[in-house]
Amino acid sequence: MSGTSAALTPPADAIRPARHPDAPAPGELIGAHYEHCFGCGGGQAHGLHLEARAGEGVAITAEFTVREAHQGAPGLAHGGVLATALDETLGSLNWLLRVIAVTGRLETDFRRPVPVGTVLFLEAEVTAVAGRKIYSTATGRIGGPEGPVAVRAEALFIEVKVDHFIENGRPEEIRAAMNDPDQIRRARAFEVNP
Ligand SMILES: CCCCCCCC/C=C\CCCCCCCC(=O)SCCNC(=O)CCNC(=O)[C@H](O)C(C)(C)COP(=O)(O)OP(=O)(O)OC[C@H]1O[C@@H](n2cnc3c(N)ncnc32)[C@H](O)[C@@H]1OP(=O)(O)O
Repeated sequence: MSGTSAALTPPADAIRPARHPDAPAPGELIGAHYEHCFGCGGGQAHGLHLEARAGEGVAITAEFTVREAHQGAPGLAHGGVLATALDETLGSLNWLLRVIAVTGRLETDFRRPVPVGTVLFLEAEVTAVAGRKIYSTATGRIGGPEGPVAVRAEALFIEVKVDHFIENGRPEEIRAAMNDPDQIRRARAFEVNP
């Protein structure tokens, strides 16, 4: 059983998403947006270490290997971790639009259990944009990129300014991020929209 709430249906005046001219080329590996991100950062021992690649249009592919630290039931991935993998893949779409956006709503269908050791093959794409609202969808398949769908999600991301993080993040981490030239470069990569 699945369905989509009204909040995830784009309004009539929504437009098709536009790939930014400076978006990473199709096939290009997209680095972490933050070293300590639980979804993509290399600095989180038990994080997902999700690796995303730019696709065609406003689409992304990603892979995530379920490890022992990600269990819910014995030998199976925790649903929240799978939702994180979907959320992170959807969040990576920011790089193609070159805007910063955060998850407002994430609806997830869990179709098949995902054992530890499984590689989850993820795909996500932006389907519509209405002002600051970005509508997107994602799937996670097992057994291969064409394998059966184990999880899928529909999401609404909301565009924010970098101030969203500066004003709301814990000061220690914000200070460290602002003193890290590499982090500033990554944050700027999103702020080139005219
Ligand atoms: C030097 C420092 C460097 C920092 C560098 C950082 C670089 C970072 C780069 C990239 C980051 C990417 C990170 C990806 C990570 C994966 C994604 C996540 O997990 S993100 C975390 C989870 N999400 C949140 O924590 C959001 C918490 N929520 C909020 O902060 C607010 O609610 C926010 C910003 C989402 C919206 O608040 P408003 O005050 O700005 O705007 P309003 O007016 O409320 O909403 C705008 C429109 O959106 C609709 N909307 C908002 N939330 C909705 C919802 N949940 N469902 C339906 N509609 C919603 C509203 O109805 C409104 O629509 P109408 O314009 O009136 O048509």
